[in-house]
Amino acid sequence: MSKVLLASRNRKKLAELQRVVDAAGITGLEILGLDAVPEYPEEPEDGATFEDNALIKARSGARATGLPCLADDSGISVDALNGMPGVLSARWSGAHGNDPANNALLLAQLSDTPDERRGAAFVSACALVLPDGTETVVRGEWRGTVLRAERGPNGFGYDPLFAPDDELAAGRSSAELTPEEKDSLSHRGKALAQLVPALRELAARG
Ligand SMILES: O=P(O)(O)OP(=O)(O)OP(=O)(O)OC[C@H]1O[C@@H](n2cnc3c(O)ncnc32)[C@H](O)[C@@H]1O
Ligand SMILES: [Mg+2]
Repeated sequence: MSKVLLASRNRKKLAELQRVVDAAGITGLEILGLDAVPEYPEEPEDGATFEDNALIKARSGARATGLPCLADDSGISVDALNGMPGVLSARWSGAHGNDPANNALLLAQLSDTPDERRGAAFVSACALVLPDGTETVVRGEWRGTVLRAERGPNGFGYDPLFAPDDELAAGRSSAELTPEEKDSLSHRGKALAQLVPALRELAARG
């Protein structure tokens, strides 16, 4: 059984990666989260771009564990905020990972932004770093609009505020989509789909 480390503490990302690997029919690949490997000093995510941060996390995980390491850096880039929160999405309200506070702040910042100017994109950059030093970085983007109130129980982070442009979403927020629907449309689903051949090869190595 081959192992790959997902250098993330975000359990929802781990679940999404597992679903993508399962949907691709990849067997023989065990995905480990950070909780499954000995603790190591994590580098600050101080890169300027999603790609920079994904590489910081993946290189750090590969170096610390000797495992093939995948990392995702992602966020929401709002047109009316010149692309912010962007790489600051996780700590937009100041505290890391406080989704209700992050969402409330974003709603307040867009309170007088008209419907036609509430465009946004979810962005995911995923980096795969192998023990031989090979590095692959891919990016997925997902266009939609920021709603005026949170809707839906699924997903995480800004999902309740994001209404994808895709017809399949039919006006629902990404938190109202089923997990499988989200995977078929999302920034992370698009990024990870580009890494499926490399993950399949890792699994085949046994
Ligand atoms: O860095 P790791 O450990 O992977 O986990 P994290 O939660 O800190 O993740 P990021 O640094 O990539 O920050 C991503 C933020 O962007 C938001 N985000 C990313 N992908 C999302 C998605 O699919 N749906 C909703 N919000 C998302 C979410 O609020 C996260 O806090
Ligand atoms: Mg993070």
